[in-house]
Amino acid sequence: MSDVLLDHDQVRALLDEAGLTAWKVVENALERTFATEGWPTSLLLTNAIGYICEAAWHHADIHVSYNRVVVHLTTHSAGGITMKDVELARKIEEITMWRPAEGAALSGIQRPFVS
Ligand SMILES: C[C@H](O)[C@H](O)[C@H]1CNC2=NC(N)=NC(=O)C2=N1
Repeated sequence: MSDVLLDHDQVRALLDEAGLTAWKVVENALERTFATEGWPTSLLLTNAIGYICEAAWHHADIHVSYNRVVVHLTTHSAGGITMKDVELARKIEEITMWRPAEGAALSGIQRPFVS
């Protein structure tokens, strides 16, 4: 069931419902471009996403540049976008965009870092 191909409208509706406004549908994949402060941050982000992918056992295609990281999610075995990609996009967004809440003991990074 989880390898059922989703059409463009279904994917867009799922992304909007999940608040994944930074994610686009391009050809047969979900695409998210992260802006980073520089090469070390690009590599840190890439490894964080890589960890989530391995834990999910569903792997992104990642293009790493000095000031951005572009993530593509597609289900290779199905030849397109499935719920696996939508669920993984949600988890990647949740973890990479997490920052401590206002008033938390943790200050959070006080630099642009990743967006
Ligand atoms: C060999 C293959 O990578 C594995 O069977 C799993 C793991 N990761 C995967 N990742 C993605 N994006 N699509 C797959 O079909 C897939 N299959």
